[in-house]
Amino acid sequence: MSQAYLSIQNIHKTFGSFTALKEINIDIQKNEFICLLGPSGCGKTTLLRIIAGLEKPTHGRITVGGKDITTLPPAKRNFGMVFQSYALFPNLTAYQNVAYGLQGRHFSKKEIDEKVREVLSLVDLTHIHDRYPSQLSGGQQQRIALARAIVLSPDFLLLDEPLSALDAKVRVKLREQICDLQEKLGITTVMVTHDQEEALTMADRIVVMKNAEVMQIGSPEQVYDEPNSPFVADFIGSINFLGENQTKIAVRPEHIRISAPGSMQGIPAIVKHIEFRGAFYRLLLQPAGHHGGQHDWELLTIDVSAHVSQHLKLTKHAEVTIEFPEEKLINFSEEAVVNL
Ligand SMILES: Nc1ncnc2c1ncn2[C@@H]1O[C@H](COP(=O)(O)OP(=O)(O)OP(=O)(O)O)[C@@H](O)[C@H]1O
Repeated sequence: MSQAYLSIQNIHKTFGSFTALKEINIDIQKNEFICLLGPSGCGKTTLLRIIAGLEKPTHGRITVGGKDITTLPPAKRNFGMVFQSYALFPNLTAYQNVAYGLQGRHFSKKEIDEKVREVLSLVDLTHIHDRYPSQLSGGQQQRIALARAIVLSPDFLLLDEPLSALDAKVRVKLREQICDLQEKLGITTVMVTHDQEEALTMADRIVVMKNAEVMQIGSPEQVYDEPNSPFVADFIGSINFLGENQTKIAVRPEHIRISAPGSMQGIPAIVKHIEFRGAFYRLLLQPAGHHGGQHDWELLTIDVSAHVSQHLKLTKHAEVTIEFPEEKLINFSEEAVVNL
């Protein structure tokens, strides 16, 4: 890999006796879209604020393009930022909100006008440029916030849960728009989210955090298919842990094979619960009678397509046979299990 563009080196942060970040190291490439993902309180926002210069690390270094910015105030770091709560000026129009940051920066009126029109067109909002924030939907306000963040052509973009205040449909649409924009501008981006679906669909690489530490860094496929710990497996997507009193082997619900009772050399099970999920059915299965071996489990979650469900006539109490494909089993090291 080439030298990192945005480099987070041994960043440590304590608030009194509380440790919010423990020796964080992340190398981010130019034009990369990184998501910081983890449960509430794991330190994501603190890390983003340290990158922005809004919070000082207890120790550690941040460099951008090889230049140490650790002690630079926010105004001297060339970044754009978008928050969950739009943070637009209510008394300024959409156009004026975007133009605000350009004023007093030695741009001519004409240059300001050109830049504002350009970014408003990038976020597809030229037609509502003269509206005030209260006259805009949540999604539109967030697109204005995005336009405002990119109008100064920043070196990098920081997004703090930018989609969490929006309703589901708007969120999905804006996800795509943010990704398109990020790709078009080729801007290095760090986004904080606690939403695994958001991270999986948007990020080039995901940084999974837990209790002030980085647990795993990898592409969405890597963290989903090859989680390095039971925590990551469980936090991203659904997972079944197999084995009594231990969690060393796991399998995703969509990877378990299901067929009619007695139809193959598998494990007999009974459908305890069936849930329609639109594109698929989610089943909860219980083993039928005792079966020994390493694949002990009490209840198993399996996802099956509507087609398979209809074919097997799956209903509550139905008998089925299941198999765990060897190549789809996830094995964790002893060390990873201890760290759960
Ligand atoms: N200024 C502060 N003083 C004391 N503790 C703080 C301060 N800022 C953050 N913390 C603590 O540090 C921990 C990490 O907070 P942070 O906001 O980074 O978490 P997060 O992962 O972004 O969580 P969330 O998703 O809930 O926003 C939390 O336990 C929080 O209470």
